[in-house]
This record gives sequence, C-alpha cells and structure tokens, in this order.
Amino acid sequence: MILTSTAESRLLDKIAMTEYGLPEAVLMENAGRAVVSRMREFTDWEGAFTVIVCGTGNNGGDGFVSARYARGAGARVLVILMGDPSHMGESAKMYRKTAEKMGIPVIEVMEAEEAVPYLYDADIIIDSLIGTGLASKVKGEKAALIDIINDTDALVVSTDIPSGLVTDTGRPAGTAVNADFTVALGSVKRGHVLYPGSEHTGRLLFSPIGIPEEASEDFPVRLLFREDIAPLLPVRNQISHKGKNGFLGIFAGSSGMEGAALLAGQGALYAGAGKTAIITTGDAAPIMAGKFPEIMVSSIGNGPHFTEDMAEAALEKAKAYDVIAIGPGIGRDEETVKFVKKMVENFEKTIILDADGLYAAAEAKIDFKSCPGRLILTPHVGEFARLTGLSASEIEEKRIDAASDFSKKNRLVLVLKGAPTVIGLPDGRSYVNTTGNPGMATGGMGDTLTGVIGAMAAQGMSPSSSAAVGVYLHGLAGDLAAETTPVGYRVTDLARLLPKARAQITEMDE
Ligand SMILES: NC(=O)C1=CN([C@@H]2O[C@H](COP(=O)(O)OP(=O)(O)OC[C@H]3O[C@@H](n4cnc5c(N)ncnc54)[C@H](OP(=O)(O)O)[C@@H]3O)[C@@H](O)[C@H]2O)[C@@H](O)CC1
Ligand SMILES: Nc1ncnc2c1ncn2[C@@H]1O[C@H](COP(=O)(O)OP(=O)(O)O)[C@@H](O)[C@H]1O
Ligand SMILES: [K+]
Repeated sequence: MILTSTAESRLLDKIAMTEYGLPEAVLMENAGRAVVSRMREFTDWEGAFTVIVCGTGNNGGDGFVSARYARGAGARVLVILMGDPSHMGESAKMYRKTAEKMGIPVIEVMEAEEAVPYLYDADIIIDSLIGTGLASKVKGEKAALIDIINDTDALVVSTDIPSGLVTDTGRPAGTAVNADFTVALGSVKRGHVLYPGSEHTGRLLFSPIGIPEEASEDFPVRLLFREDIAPLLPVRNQISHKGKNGFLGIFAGSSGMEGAALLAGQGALYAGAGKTAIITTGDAAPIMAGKFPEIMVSSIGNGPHFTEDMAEAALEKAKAYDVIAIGPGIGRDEETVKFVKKMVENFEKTIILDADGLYAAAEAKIDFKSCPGRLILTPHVGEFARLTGLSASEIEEKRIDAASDFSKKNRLVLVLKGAPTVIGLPDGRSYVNTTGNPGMATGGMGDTLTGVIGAMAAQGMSPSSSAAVGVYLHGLAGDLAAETTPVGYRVTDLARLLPKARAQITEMDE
C-alpha cells in the first residue's frame, strides 16, 4: 500500500478528477460514507448521539456526508460548523444543503465554548475540522475546539487525518485531535505512521474512495503489509537441503561482548539460514563455543578484538559464505575500525553492516559507492546521525526522506530502525514497516535483526527484499511476543517466535 505526503495525496485527488474524470463530489461522497461504514464493526451507531465537527474545507465536506450516513445507521446526529462558511467549496456547500434538507441540524459556531454542551454529551464525535489542507499552526478557537474534543469521553473518529496533525511529519501543528480511530481516505498518509502522529491517529482504518490503484503505481513510498512480504519469502520444497538455504558468516563479538554475536547468530538460526557461522576473536571464541550447537564458531587471531592484520585471513574465510554480517559487539578500537574498512572495501557479495560496524564505517569514512559488495546498513537513529552528520531530531523530523536520500546517494539498502523502521532502497524508493512494538526497545534486539536479515539474504533474496522481509518478520515476532508479554520479553523469546511469524506470513492464502 502506498504512503503519501501532502503533495502526493493532493496529486492523487487531482489525477482522479482530471485523468479519470471522477467528480470531486463523488470522491467526497465515497469518503464521508466510508468513515461511517468502516466504523460499523467497531461501534454501534444505533441511538448514539453523534456530533460531526466540520471545518470549511473539503474535510468538512466529508463530514456533512458522514452526517447523513450516521443518521442512516441509526445515530442521532448534529453538525457543528466552525469557520467562515464563505470559504466552503462547491461540493461541501452542496452536501451541507443536502444534510439540512434531510433535517440534520447544523450549528455554526464562532467560539469553541458554544460547542461545549453538545461535545460533552456526545457518544461519538466525528472530527472533520481540518484534513490534509492544514496550512499553519492551529491557534485560537479552532485550537480550543480541538482541546475540548480531546477532553471529552466520546469515541473520537477522525476523518482522513486527526485535525491539526501535519500530514508530512506526524507532528501536531500546535495541537491535534487524539482520535480513537482514524479513517484514512484514498491513501494512508505519512503523518499516520510517524511518531507522534501514530498516537494521535489511534487505530488506523483505510478506505479507498474510488481512485484506481494505477494512479499511484509510481509513488515511491510503500507501507509493508503481509501481502507484500508473503510473495518474497522463498518456498522450501521437499528436496530442499541446507546447502540450498545459504551460508551466513557473522563477524562479530570481542572480549566481553560475546552476547551480541550470539544474539545475531540466534536470529539467523530461527530465521532459517541454511548454515550459520560466527567468526570472532581469539579471546571471545571459547566463551561462545557450544552455546548453540547449530552455529559454527571459529576465531581469527589471538587477541581481544579484530585488528587490521586479520582482514586478509577473514576475507579468505569469507569466500565460503554467501553473505556476511559485520558489527555486533566488535567494539570500537582503532584497529577494529581499520579491519572493518578492509572487509567492506573488499568483500564482493552481500554485506550487512550493523552496530560497531557502522561506527567503524563512519570513523573510517568508507565510501560506500565504491565498495564492490551489495551493502545493507542497519543503523538506529544514533548510528545514522553519526553516518550523516545530521542530529537525531533532524532525522526524526524527516525519517522517510532521510533514509531514502541516503540510500539513493550511496546506492545501498538502508534500514533506519525505530518506530517506524524505514527501509531506503538504492533506486530512491522506500518501505515503511508496520510491525513491531515498544517492547522491542531493549538491548540486543538489533543484533538479532542483523541475523534475520542475513538469513534472508543467505536464502537467496535480494538485499532490498532481505531487508524488507527481515524487518517485517522481526517486528511480527515481537508482536507475537507482546501478545502475552507487552514489555519485558527477551530477545530470545522474540527469536523463538520467528518461525511462527514466518508461518503466519506464508499461510495467509489458506
Ligand atoms: N481534494 C479532494 O478532491 C478530496 C478531498 N477530500 C477531503 O478533503 C481534505 C482536504 O481538503 P482541503 O484541501 O479543502 O482542506 P481541509 O483539510 O479541509 O483543510 C481546510 C480547512 O482547514 C482550515 N485550516 C487549515 N489550516 C488551518 C490552521 N492552521 N488553523 C485553523 N484552521 C485551518 C481551513 O480554514 P480556513 O483557512 O478556510 O479558514 C479550512 O476550513 C482531505 O483531507 C479529505 O478529507 C475528500 O473529500 C476526497 C476528495
Ligand atoms: N518502539 C518501538 N517500536 C517498534 N520497534 C522498535 C521500537 N523500539 C525498538 N524497536 C526495534 O527494536 C530493534 C532495536 O535495535 P537497536 O536499537 O539496534 O538495539 P540494540 O542495539 O540493543 O540491538 C530495532 O529493530 C527497532 O526497530
Ligand atoms: K480531520
């Protein structure tokens, strides 16, 4: 499913009208009806006192349509209109008249206070004050109205996007509605999934409004759902053997940081890599040996951490692997930085670079574009800040564009972890993940993700697909863990649920 910016959602409406000849009023009718019909399974409209709060834009127009359908569903309805009615477009004006002709009361208010008696009595509030047309900071009476909506006990359903939320960033423009449900119309918008917009949005429902899918085929940002992931997962047929499912080599760990390497290895095991090896340092290897009988642990060198002079032997060893991962727990010694540089500049197959591997890449100023391998970088915001020189807040402000710009410029796959994780592809497109939960904000989750993505690449997927499938699967395993333990499940608990998550994805058609 596409994920749109303000400009793209406007473009989509424009394409619908100019290229397909769909009148604005038809789209608005579909939109207003969808809000009520999508909510039918979540609320009982029968007898519910429903206040529809309309602004003077097309979002308000949708609201006038919803008023009719809510009444049709048995609700007692009332419309509150705030703003200068002369600003209303033709379709919105028409639907206001229609509603009034059907006997639906429309109360024009100048001050928020005038709406108080209705709003506090409401069972359901439909928020149609401001949609994607939000122009600047919300102040004065509209801000006060939003604050009252947020103060009521009513079930709040936002039309298209919670009023006051900035479509492109998910930040409130001063203040924004805290919805229980939001019905996204025609497309899901960036603000619905970017924090804190995801919290204002409440439960996100989507409804098409009649615009053909072809109209948005070339849009560059997509939300990842099960339907997108299932076709990418390789099917294991009866005659599959371990040699067919790839060999992943994980260069990880150092003295005192053996756990990170084991967690990456564990991720690979449960994600179905054919064979997994951990290659670590002399001091770390004995501690890792035998922890997972399925993982081959070997060492290069005798010391506590990787050094530049080990790179040659490591590259020789790496010839046996289809994919390598470098980084978890390797530490930040100067020598280790040089080791990573040599590895990344010389390995010719797929490389996943994570954690201290990313630190090394930033320190050594590796020129990713001139590296011979296919790179997948998996930074969290802090690591990405170091790589780009941007601050963490600058990245959060434009999480999607920051990821896609970087991957396009450096021709690699970038997994910018967090809520939500964004995957930038070398061609400038990007994916936004929909799985995962705050219970995953615990040490070692990222190491496991590295193993999962590595396992996918080893099983023959392209770097882009490996990242998409790995991130989605890892998040889904987290969601399965959170079903019983919202916070406090271990990385190991998540890893053990990876096979179940995988089965859930592939069994979708049954
Ligand atoms: N286009 C289409 O074909 C279709 C569009 N559709 C729907 O239309 C929505 C987009 O409609 P839009 O572009 O008319 O703007 P919209 O979201 O109603 O906002 C304008 C209103 O907000 C107000 N306002 C703005 N900023 C403000 C601020 N800072 N502080 C205070 N007020 C502010 C502004 O006030 P004004 O400036 O006029 O005083 C005006 O009242 C879209 O989200 C979807 O729901 C569907 O029907 C399908 C077909
Ligand atoms: N609030 C959250 N919602 C969804 N996913 C999250 C959240 N917090 C963390 N995660 C996920 O957990 C993992 C944490 O990785 P990372 O920050 O590298 O941790 P570590 O370095 O401890 O391994 C990432 O995949 C990230 O997307
Ligand atoms: K709204």
